[in-house]
Amino acid sequence: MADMRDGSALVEIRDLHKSYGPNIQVLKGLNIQMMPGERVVVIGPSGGGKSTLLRVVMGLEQIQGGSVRFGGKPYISAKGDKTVIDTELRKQIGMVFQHYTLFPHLSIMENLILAPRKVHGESRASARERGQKILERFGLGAKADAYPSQLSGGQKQRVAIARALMLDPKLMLFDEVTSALDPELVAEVEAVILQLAESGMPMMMVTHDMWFARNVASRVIFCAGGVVVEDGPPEQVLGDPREERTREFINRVFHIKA
Ligand SMILES: Nc1ncnc2c1ncn2[C@@H]1O[C@H](COP(=O)(O)OP(=O)(O)OP(=O)(O)O)[C@@H](O)[C@H]1O
Repeated sequence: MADMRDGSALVEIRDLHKSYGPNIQVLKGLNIQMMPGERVVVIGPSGGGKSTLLRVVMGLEQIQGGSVRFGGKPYISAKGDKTVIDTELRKQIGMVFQHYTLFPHLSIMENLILAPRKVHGESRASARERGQKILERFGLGAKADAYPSQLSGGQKQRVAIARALMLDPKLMLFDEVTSALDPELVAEVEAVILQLAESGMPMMMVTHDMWFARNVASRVIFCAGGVVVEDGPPEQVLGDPREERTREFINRVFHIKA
């Protein structure tokens, strides 16, 4: 594993505490350092805070303690009962959710170019050109003028990924992006993510698909009870699928209390 003391982490989460209201303590002093180029898959029991962790990194949540640094700079921190977020750094992170969040009244191309035009003031022509390239890369070149309702779930999720890439993120977050899809549509979305992984895009993702986790991850983090329980390469944390350890692992995930 890379040396964590040289300060070159892409994401550095320190002693992160996150609660919903006074009674639901989800993250209880979580620490993660993610190095540039890493592809981190976060796994763990249901309700253990995996989605919450991604939402915090995306700057969508208030936190009650700790901090997140991004690209070596202070990004999110708890100051008293306030959460301070550097919104410029947040623009460098893209996130795709379980349920596609495309605007139904806009064409695929309009969905893609909206944020670059609003956030970066990019010209329509330049954004359209980049949008078309990304759509083609994801096998959706002919869909630019279609509307989301005309696309399959797998196509919509590929567009959601394309849209996030339009802002040229330095980190991508994927939160169970295939779990709402019919099984036959999962592979096309996973293929797009694998393609991105191969291009060197750093990513942090939550997935319940262990085959995919094994294929995409350079590192697997097992979270339970609001902290990191295990952290290492996929073969270490997930075990060999042919070995007894895998059954042990599955038992552990489903029986550890979140
Ligand atoms: N907005 C919210 N308000 C109150 N409680 C919430 C909220 N979001 C999540 N929680 C609770 O926080 C806990 C962690 O939820 P989270 O979705 O982060 O877990 P998870 O590990 O991603 O679970 P799963 O694998 O089932 O998706 C759960 O008990 C959940 O009910």
